[in-house]
Amino acid sequence: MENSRPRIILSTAISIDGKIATKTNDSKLSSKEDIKRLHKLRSKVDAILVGKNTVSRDDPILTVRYAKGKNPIRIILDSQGTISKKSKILQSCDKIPTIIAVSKKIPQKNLEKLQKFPIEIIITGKDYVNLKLLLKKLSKKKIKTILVEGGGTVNWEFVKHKLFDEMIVTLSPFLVGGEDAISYVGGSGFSKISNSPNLRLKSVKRLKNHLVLHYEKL
Ligand SMILES: NC(=O)C1=CN([C@@H]2O[C@H](COP(=O)(O)OP(=O)(O)OC[C@H]3O[C@@H](n4cnc5c(N)ncnc54)[C@H](OP(=O)(O)O)[C@@H]3O)[C@@H](O)[C@H]2O)C=CC1
Ligand SMILES: Nc1nc(O)c(N)c(N[C@@H]2O[C@H](COP(=O)(O)O)[C@@H](O)[C@H]2O)n1
Repeated sequence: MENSRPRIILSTAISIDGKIATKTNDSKLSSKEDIKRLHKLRSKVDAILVGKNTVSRDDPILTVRYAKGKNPIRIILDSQGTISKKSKILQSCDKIPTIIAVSKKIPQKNLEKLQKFPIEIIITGKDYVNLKLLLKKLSKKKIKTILVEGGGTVNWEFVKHKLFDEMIVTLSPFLVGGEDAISYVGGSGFSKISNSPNLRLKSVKRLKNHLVLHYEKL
């Protein structure tokens, strides 16, 4: 398995209390310096992957703008193909290579909507994108490194299946609170600490009041 999937780096900014967005979806946790660091990292990977809620809530473009270098391929996990035609991702897909990963349960009208755009559509999984199969297919396309930029549900799927190699977390000096705020790792969670992937702290970088923690999975 190790060689049949790309190298995966999980990357997120979190508040001190482990949230990645407030209950009303404000997710601006990184500083300017941290965003520059992120864009430098983006320029070094083959692809960036996010979930469909991140696209609908943040309307990201996922490009390299605050560093020099190439734009990675964008990969969106969207089982039902619900991504908006007006999203920045679809509006810019003629310029930036884009893959939408959907499941076999995608409604025909959504598939037809996506087929009108110059994107690649990858179909895996019965009613939910099958991550392991998707990664295998991406590997065959010579995608060697993927930066996973959330959100919490997507992070959980990679953590649950231990499908990652590195994790970069920016600890931002904010307290968000609230049960409805999105946590760094969502899903159903582990029952025991011993189920957690084992991590080794490789480095800590201070960017004024922000700490960039870099872990590798053992
Ligand atoms: N601070 C930060 O660094 C960041 C913050 N965020 C914030 O996170 C929030 C969004 O997080 P969240 O709501 O958890 O949603 P996600 O962005 O993680 O998207 C989750 C959705 O992706 C789809 N999906 C399809 N296949 C898979 C799969 N195999 N594994 C996981 N997901 C899959 C599912 O919808 P379906 O079944 O319909 O396909 C699922 O509900 C936003 O508020 C955003 O602002 C996001 C990124 C970074
Ligand atoms: N590293 C990081 N810090 C934050 O504070 C963030 N909110 C995010 N969010 C991720 O970056 C995407 C936005 O990218 P663009 O500016 O549109 O290129 C957003 O959708 C999240 O994936 N990341």
